[in-house]
Amino acid sequence: MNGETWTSLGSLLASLMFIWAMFNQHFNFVPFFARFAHKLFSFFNPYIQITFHEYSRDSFDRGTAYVAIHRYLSVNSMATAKRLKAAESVRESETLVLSMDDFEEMVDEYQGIKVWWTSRMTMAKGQSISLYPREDEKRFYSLTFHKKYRDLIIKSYLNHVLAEGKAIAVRNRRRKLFTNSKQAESHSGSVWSHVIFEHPATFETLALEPEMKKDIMNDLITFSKAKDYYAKVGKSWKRGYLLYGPPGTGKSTMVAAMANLLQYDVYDLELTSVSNNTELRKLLINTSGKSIIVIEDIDCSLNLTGQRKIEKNIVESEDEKVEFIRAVQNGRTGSTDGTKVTLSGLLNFIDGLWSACGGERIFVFTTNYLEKLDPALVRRGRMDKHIKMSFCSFEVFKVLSRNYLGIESHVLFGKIEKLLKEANTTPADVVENLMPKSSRDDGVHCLKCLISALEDAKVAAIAKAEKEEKLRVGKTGNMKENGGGENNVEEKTG
Ligand SMILES: Nc1ncnc2c1ncn2[C@@H]1O[C@H](COP(=O)(O)OP(=O)(O)OP(=O)(O)O)[C@@H](O)[C@H]1O
Ligand SMILES: [Mg+2]
Repeated sequence: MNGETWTSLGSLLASLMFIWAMFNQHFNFVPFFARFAHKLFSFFNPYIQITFHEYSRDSFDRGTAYVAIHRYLSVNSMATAKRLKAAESVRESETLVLSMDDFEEMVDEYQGIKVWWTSRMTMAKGQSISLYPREDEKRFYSLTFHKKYRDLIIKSYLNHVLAEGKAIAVRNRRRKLFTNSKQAESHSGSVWSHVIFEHPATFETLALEPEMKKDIMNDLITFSKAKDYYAKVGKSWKRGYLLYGPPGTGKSTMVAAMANLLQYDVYDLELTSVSNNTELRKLLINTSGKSIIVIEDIDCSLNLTGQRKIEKNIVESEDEKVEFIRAVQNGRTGSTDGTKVTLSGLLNFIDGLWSACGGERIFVFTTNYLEKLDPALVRRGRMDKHIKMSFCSFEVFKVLSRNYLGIESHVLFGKIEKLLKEANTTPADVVENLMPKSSRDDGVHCLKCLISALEDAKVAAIAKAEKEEKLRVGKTGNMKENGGGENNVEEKTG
């Protein structure tokens, strides 16, 4: 006899005694018999029952435990339950979501131990029967298990169910792309506004050197599983990536691929619309865990060239003096006035005390000019991993050809390999040529278009190199005539 049967039998006997007492008009004995029956069966019943209600008495929100259990049981009951409930999914990709029907039972096994879950519902007495779900329907799940497993179930199994339920929620949720806009704040009062994040880029479609791709993916996955490690070493659970390289080399695409790999939300932080450090902090504490906070083109968002010195009013060279005066005019000096976002504000944003709230965050900065950034901003520990996105190599081209044309090898590949070495071409340029311009363009036609574009790029690159060489020779000639060093020329021409 299983746990559920025991419990049902106890309730049945208590009810019978209650009816019997009513018929016998022994009203004074009614509570006594009911209590007695309950006690009797509790004594002999070796099973324990725990109930999880959808709503608690003092809350209008669905209980988080109930919701997690609901998800866990929906996934696990699909193979075994005889009666399932179907509901339409909020996600467009799936049409129906199945879950355990009311009063259905499911047997679960944990470390070789059997437990019984039942989906139940109670209704307020004296109401008419309705076909539609009513507000007074109270749903709950009950879990029944043998009392000798009490410790294991309470300390381990329930945590397992809740963690699994949360993990299912993370897998199924529609991820969001947030942005900070003043307009959204004035409308909704929220500092971030969002849309559903549906970027199709993945590491599968991202064209990178194979070793580099493997390394980045391993790094991300290791990070996402390292909660205990970060707690042990006393570090907040976050990681910084700096993606740098010429335009069109796939920096933004990589951010999307990262988010899709880890199933994180993306917060696209537009620094130029943040008025001061306080606002920056407010934005940070309003981000959730499991997210990527990205600041694109960080060099354009703030002038971070040696800004720390400017903030501290340390001016060493003439160039810095000019920059300092400009900064004063733009109100970028003095981190104490709190009127502008400053470098120290940004550093605090990345690794100050507040950044530890919520956990599991990745910061990504992208830039076309690494050398423009203040070393403090990009030092290891803050930006843990520096990733250089380069011009298109032959390996990268092969991935693009496979993705866009379905061609893995071709006689034209040899020519393309040679040309790619001779001209600096970005993956974005290659992609542009690999995309068919009309329905009549086949893969080979696209490869030929690419070859012709690469030949043009090569001619342009040679012409540019010749022009630069002429300029360089001209400068050296001038220097010799003036009898000065290179610095002199720089000062004069500058
Ligand atoms: N490595 C790559 N793999 C696949 N596609 C790429 C890659 N690099 C660029 N692309 C293609 O080129 C387009 C532009 O790339 P992306 O916006 O990621 O470049 P970026 O480095 O962020 O440029 P910018 O510095 O101008 O912001 C993308 O839409 C994508 O189709
Ligand atoms: Mg970009």
